[in-house]
Amino acid sequence: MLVPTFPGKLPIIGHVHKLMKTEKLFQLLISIGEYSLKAGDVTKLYLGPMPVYVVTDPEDVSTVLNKCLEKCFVYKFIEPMVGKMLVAAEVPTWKRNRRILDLCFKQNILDEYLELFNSQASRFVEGLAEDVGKGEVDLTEKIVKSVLETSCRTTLGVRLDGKDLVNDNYIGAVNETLEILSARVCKPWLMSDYIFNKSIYKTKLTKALETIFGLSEHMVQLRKSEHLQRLKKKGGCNSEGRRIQSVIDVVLENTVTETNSLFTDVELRNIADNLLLATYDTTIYEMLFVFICIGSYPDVQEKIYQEITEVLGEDGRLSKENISQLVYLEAAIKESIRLYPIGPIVARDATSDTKLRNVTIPSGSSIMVHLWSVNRNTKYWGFDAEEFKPERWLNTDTVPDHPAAYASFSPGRRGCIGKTYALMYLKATMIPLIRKYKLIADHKNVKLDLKVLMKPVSGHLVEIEERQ
Ligand code: HEM
Repeated sequence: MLVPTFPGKLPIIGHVHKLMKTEKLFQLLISIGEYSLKAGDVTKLYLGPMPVYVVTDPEDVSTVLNKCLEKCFVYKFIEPMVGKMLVAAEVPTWKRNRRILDLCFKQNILDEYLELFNSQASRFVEGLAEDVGKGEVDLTEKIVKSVLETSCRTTLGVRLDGKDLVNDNYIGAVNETLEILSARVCKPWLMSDYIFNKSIYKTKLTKALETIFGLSEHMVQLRKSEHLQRLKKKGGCNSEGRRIQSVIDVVLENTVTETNSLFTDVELRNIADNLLLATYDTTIYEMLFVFICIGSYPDVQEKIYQEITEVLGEDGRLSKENISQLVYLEAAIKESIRLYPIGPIVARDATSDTKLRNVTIPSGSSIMVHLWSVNRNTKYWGFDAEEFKPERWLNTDTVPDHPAAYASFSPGRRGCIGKTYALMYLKATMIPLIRKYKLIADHKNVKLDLKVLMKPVSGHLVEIEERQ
């Protein structure tokens, strides 16, 4: 039996829950990471009476995220929206479903999305015309619309020229749901089901979820009946004509026969909503962080512009042939996401004693993997880890060897399934944007807040100027 073998006393940071009500939660989280980096090893803090172990070294991160697959209790708060199918699933269900979902994110399927990404990007950039020369503007609303529409199409399947799936009512419902779910995590008294179910939040959540489920239920039914028709006709074409192969299409193909279905309709809807939730805030705010970072460095922007012009010419679009040639653009996007990982921490429960480099974490403990600090660990990223330097990605000597050192998409087995999707979509968006406009921002002035995910406090952050 493994006995915990802590070398000396673990540094104890303090009692977090007392500070949770204040807006200082994000600063506290950062100082926890800084403290842990300085200590150079696993540290410990208290969440109320509960000890939590903090991990910032990629070697330990890799062990934790490959060995401790059970998520901690806070994930249960997203269950009303997404059930227990993937992000919030227990390990046996997650293993089965992840194998199926992995089929939906194979490169040949993602390549089919490029045409959609390009056209969504062009629409987004056209919509920015009214913001040009207006000083600092808040682009969040426009980003939300574009990301959500794209995500609904790739998840639920819509013709390329089909009508928009997303309207203001739907966007409002998603925002309301996320606000309520994050309130449950940030306001300790709402963690109790009893108190929550009696609160106004519960009534609002039920109403918002009706709208969200309305869309996913309808689309899942449509895809399922098409799939069954195809099975009957043995490969007949879609009733709707040409459209992308969506996540739900691939799931149906691999789980539904004429006589059998692995998932119930509610589970299929949960899978769809899980994908939408996982894409939503992550991609929206990472896109904003990319704009802000790139807008802070005119020289970086100029290099991206030059590269786009050289690789794609005056009006070429992103394709599976040219995507890997946009190395500088990719470096700038990855560097922005390194400095601003939208999920600055992930949490896991140790279901058995977990032996790390110098410490064994006892079974039953909670572990905080501090992705923000892993990304800024000078031992791996060098003395300039805090600086925005896309160039570091272009030289094998300045990119850490350890695969877990770049942690924004969460290393390990429950890591992000949509990493390649997100990078492709961000690249597609940057191309028409940088061709037409210059962005002006200063990422060092952005104040950050923690609402489950990390977001800027204020939205007016970027100026847009016409490129001459
Ligand atoms: C730049 C944007 C994104 C970032 C930074 C990001 C980051 C992450 C992180 C940190 C996790 C781990 C969460 C945890 O352990 O609690 C995660 C999981 C996940 N992400 Fe992403 N994500 C992004 C975009 C996307 C997109 C576009 C999709 C889908 C198209 C997606 C789908 C998922 C799913 C399904 C999971 C759960 C995987 C599992 O439990 O097996 N993500 N993501």
